[in-house]
Amino acid sequence: LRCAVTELNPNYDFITAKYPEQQLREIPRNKLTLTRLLGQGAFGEVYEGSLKNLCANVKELPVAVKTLPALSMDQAEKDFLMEAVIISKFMHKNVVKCLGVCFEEHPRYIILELLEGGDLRTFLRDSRTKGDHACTLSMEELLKLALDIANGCRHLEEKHFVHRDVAARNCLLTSRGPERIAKIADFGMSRDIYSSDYYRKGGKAMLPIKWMPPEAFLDGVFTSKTDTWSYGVLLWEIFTLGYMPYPGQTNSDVMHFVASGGRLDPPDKCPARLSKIMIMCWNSVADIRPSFSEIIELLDMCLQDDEVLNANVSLCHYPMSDCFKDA
Ligand SMILES: C[C@@H](Oc1cc(-c2cccc(S(C)(=O)=O)c2)cnc1N)c1cc(F)ccc1N1NC=CN1
Repeated sequence: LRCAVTELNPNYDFITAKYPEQQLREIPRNKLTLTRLLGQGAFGEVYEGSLKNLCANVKELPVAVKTLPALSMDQAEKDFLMEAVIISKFMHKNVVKCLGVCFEEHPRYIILELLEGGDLRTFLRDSRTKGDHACTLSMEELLKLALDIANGCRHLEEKHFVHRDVAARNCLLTSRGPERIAKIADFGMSRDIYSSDYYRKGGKAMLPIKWMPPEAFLDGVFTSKTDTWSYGVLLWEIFTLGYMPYPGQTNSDVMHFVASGGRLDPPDKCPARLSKIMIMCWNSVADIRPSFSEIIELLDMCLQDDEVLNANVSLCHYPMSDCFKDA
């Protein structure tokens, strides 16, 4: 079953492709210092840390370290390693970099570049000003975030890699200031398809239903057009400043709603040119959804359009209480 599952998956040849991308680099553990806990990942804790003289001209490098608990099962070890292999295959400014691994002893570590702006969804929610529904970010800044992620997704699409979980929670920012760059930074869902117990992990409860197109949650079909659909939901997240999609609806409600043609409402006062992109991403026919190259062209047009740049995206088409409800 395992070989069948992996061979059936479109990402399979991506991983086995024999092109001379950077291989995994074993980092000596004594070069690494963990400083503080950042949060809980899918496997184990994630720490902020620093790496001593990784290379000549960099003395101390701030890093994020994903850890795998020492008592993990073999399959978890393989899955954990797989994520490092996947991330290491990409070299793009909008995809998080893997600096190396510590795999020779327990606990296993994956060492990632530290993106000090934290995750995109938290940033969007923090950028709301209390009460007056205004927002500290300009339309131009929001569009630039959207373009960063679209560029990262185009890189994955060019490599025929399906991410399967494009969402604001899986994107990180280099900083919270105006120079910020957004990157795709979590490959947990695409990693799990290599696990022989993918069906266990794929239980409906685990699937990001609100970011998935009908053919994915109904038939398990995943292509780059799956990522296009999810990207449309990410656009909606950006321009609602981090609302939970389909507020107040459960995953099961959403599956029925979307399968029968229902769609997210574009954000209030969202310029037509922008909401059109979202609607195109949510076409029920996967082939008609735009590629990431097309999405980038459409977003570039938005950046040239004063009607879009001068719009102020109203925050409040749902009672504020809903926007934090992770139903
Ligand atoms: C694995 C982890 O990676 C990172 C997190 C943070 C990071 C995450 C949160 C806050 C800060 S910060 C602003 O305190 O430096 C930095 C910074 N850089 C990373 N490379 C991550 C990647 C994602 F795509 C989404 C969430 C997380 N996590 N995992 C556990 C917590 N976040």
